[in-house]
Amino acid sequence: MNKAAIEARGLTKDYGNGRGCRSISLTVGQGEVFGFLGPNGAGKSTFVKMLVGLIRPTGGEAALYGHPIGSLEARRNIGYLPELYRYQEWLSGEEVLQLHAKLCGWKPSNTVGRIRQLLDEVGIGLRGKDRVKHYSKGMQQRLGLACALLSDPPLLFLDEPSSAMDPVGRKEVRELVHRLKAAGKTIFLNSHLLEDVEVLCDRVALLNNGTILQSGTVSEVLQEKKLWQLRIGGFESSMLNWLQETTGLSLHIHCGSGAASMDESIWLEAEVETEEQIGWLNHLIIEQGMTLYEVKKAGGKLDEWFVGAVAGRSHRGERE
Ligand SMILES: Nc1ncnc2c1ncn2[C@@H]1O[C@H](COP(=O)(O)OP(=O)(O)OP(=O)(O)O)[C@@H](O)[C@H]1O
Repeated sequence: MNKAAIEARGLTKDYGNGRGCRSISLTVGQGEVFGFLGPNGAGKSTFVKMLVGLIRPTGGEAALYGHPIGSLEARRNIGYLPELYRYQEWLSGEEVLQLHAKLCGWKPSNTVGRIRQLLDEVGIGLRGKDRVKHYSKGMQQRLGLACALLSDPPLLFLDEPSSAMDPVGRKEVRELVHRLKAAGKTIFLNSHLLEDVEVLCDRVALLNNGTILQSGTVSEVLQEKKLWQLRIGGFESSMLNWLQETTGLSLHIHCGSGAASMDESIWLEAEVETEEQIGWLNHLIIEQGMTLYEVKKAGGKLDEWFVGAVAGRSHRGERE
């Protein structure tokens, strides 16, 4: 049987001020993309730093592919993009990667092709000979991604991998994670970009005050409910009951920003279990002579879950 990529049992880090991580247990299977979420100061980076062997736990234990964290065998399997990255600014991007390759024990002659390919992959192929001090923050983060990917490890820890990037860069990182996932990599992703997490992650855990509040697949934490919004013209209020009775769905007129626009269309919000139900609803609306202008999945559900789950709990940053 395959060993879990990550297995943590009661992993704890007490910085001596009551902060850190408290008794975290979780398992991440090989090939999974796992989203690790939580407000600022929740303990996400602390947990990752223990797993990659940068800081020593004060309690509990963990293993990567069955090897104790911190051991050479465990570290051989990982690539790590830290949240606060900083590379030798007097070196070029290529030289930083050559240095990392040397630390991996590779011969320089074997690295040239791999380094070029990686720089292209992370979108700085044309700037590989420029010094890091001339890189923007986003470019340095791209270089950090290349360092994490260099040895082609099966397990990647990416701590806020696109935090310094513009929207195009964020999209590229999302696509990169998709490609890595398709290639069978295991990815442990710390991110505040919940839309990305929703699309990329198989499972998520929500950390607050150093402990896990909730975990599960994205659909489990969202209770398998999916919210859709439909912009409809020629809608009569009597239609609402009829549509609800015919489809058995919970529907309501959405009074958000797009409620009644100039063309007198309305936004209808529908909570559905399957995409077939939305197809059926669209069909009925058109059949009844209404005009369907737009159909979209409502965003921000993971945001709502995050805010709802954390709300009311003491925030680590505010706690004594
Ligand atoms: N070396 C340290 N010594 C003392 N306290 C620390 C140390 N490093 C982190 N902490 C505290 O531990 C808690 C968790 O910090 P951590 O950086 O792991 O949070 P995080 O969830 O990654 O936050 P963010 O989303 O802001 O990056 C915070 O309250 C932080 O102040």
